[in-house]
Amino acid sequence: MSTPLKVVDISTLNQGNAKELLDAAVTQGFLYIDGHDFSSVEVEQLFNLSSEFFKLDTDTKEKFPIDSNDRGYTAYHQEMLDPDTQVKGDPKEAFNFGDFDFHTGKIRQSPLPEIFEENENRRLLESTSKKLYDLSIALLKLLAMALEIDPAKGGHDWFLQRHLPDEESITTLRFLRYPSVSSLDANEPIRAGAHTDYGTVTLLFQQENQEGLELYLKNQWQPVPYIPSKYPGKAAPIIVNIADQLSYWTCGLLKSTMHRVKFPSSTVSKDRYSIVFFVNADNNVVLEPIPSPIVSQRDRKITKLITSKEYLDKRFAATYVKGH
Ligand SMILES: O=C(O)CCC(=O)C(=O)O
Ligand SMILES: [Fe+2]
Repeated sequence: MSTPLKVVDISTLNQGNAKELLDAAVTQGFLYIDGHDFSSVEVEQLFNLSSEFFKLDTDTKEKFPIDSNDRGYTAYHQEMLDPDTQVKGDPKEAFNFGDFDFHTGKIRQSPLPEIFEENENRRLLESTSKKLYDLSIALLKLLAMALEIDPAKGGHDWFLQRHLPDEESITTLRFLRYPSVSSLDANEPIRAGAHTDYGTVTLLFQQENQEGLELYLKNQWQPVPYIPSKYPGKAAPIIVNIADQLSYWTCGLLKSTMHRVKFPSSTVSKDRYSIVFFVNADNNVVLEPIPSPIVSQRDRKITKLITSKEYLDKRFAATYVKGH
């Protein structure tokens, strides 16, 4: 299957894949990561857990409404990712986990729906969260290498210092379900409106035969196909995208690319599930220019310094239809 995106193998971390990652981040803002640490069995278990949760009745799910830290359940039509053109919220539902201690992956958010409290499920959620955090830090380290961040200011650990394992942040693990078009209104082909993500980077699992993610590249919408890993037993390459904070931090060098979800015609009669990890800088981190010679050459400068949380609050206020 042809794909507009590069696959970067991160089974070892070196200058070579650091450059490849930066190149993809600058040109497309999206890429696939292979050579990660997730087995296909593990990711299948996660999707099974997600579908078991969404089968629960609405009253049970609505006992955990999304809060001001972006944690909890979002009902159909509650989030509107493209408020400029949408008249109704996205036809999807979601559950967000947050308030992690990434030393272990422990989820401090409480209460959680009972299904997520069951030992085996909690273990799976926490090991997944820890691995996704570690993966995001590895990616940010590669970017720091390629951006040649000043060693006196933090060097390869510059991003780690702003995404500490137990600092307050809005980093979120999200289960998403987009119901099939036949079970909803066929006049709603767009399942998630066009938007850019708000944080640093986003990591996404999508399943075979449940594609639907599209990117706006070269003035047209391009589907992101499912591709298998080249490593036996491993989950498909994880889709990674650059989000707004990282674009802001690099004075626009890294692209926070517009994307949306629209079912291809072959899959409209099936529900689609995706699992997303939104990485955000710690709440009080100021979005100042990265101390990189590559960034300081940019014409575009940052004119207003804001914190990570201030930026996120602004975006949430614009996109949640009710509550939050
Ligand atoms: O479900 C997907 O494939 C993408 C979801 C997404 O872009 C988002 O929630 O920000
Ligand atoms: Fe997104």
